[in-house]
Amino acid sequence: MDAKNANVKAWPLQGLSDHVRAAPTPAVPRPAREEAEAAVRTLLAYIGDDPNREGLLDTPKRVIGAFDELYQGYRECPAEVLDRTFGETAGYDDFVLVKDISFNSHCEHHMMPFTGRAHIAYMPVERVVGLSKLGRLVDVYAKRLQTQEHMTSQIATAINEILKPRGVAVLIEAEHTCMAHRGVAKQGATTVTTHFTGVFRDDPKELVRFMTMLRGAHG
Ligand SMILES: Nc1nc2c(ncn2[C@@H]2O[C@H](COP(=O)(O)OP(=O)(O)OP(=O)(O)O)[C@@H](O)[C@H]2O)c(=O)[nH]1
Ligand SMILES: [Zn+2]
Repeated sequence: MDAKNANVKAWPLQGLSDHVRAAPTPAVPRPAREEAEAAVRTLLAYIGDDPNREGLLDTPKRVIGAFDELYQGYRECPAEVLDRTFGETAGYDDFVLVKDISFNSHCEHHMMPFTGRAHIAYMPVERVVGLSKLGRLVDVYAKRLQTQEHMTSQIATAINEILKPRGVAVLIEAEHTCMAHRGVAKQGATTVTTHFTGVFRDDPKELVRFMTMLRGAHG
């Protein structure tokens, strides 16, 4: 694609959902890093270990450093991720499918990891987005506390509102460690969630084509 034909800012801010338009506004003031590290020391004592033993002295600092990475999505804006589109598609008039986008997220109930793959298709109208941006969009939402259902619909809504395609299909399959490593302890159970808009919701033929490309002979 021709970089000269790239369009910066495909999206007017009006009419976008709050979660698409901007990074979330913190509902409570963000504690200082030292406070967060002190909270980790409290948890270490709670589980029955000694926060002052040598092996754990730097652990609070490491845990908060890891949190900064794992929850980076609270400081990122979905609209900005999708703000560059390309118009030179040489008459391409079918859907674009990116399969097997791996992600790691954390469930909002237990703060335990759930990991899996997102599959995203959209039917472009004139302009397409860089393929890597779909992976970046998945990460913006994955790197927050989530439910799989919420993340699925947020990804589809962001693509729908910004690119205004003829349809979006998002299918996510994931394993939840809170269900595999504790509680009911069912390892290998996979949860599948979907969100369809436009032609994927209204035209059964397009839905079948999407599922066939995902699972069928071309998969
Ligand atoms: N719908 C949905 N549920 C989730 C997700 N991640 C975790 N959960 C579930 O959230 C539920 C929380 O249930 P609670 O009864 O409040 O918590 P709990 O006592 O820890 O539940 P158990 O996991 O059954 O021990 C559990 O059933 C989890 O499996 C998700 O992404 N979507
Ligand atoms: Zn959970």
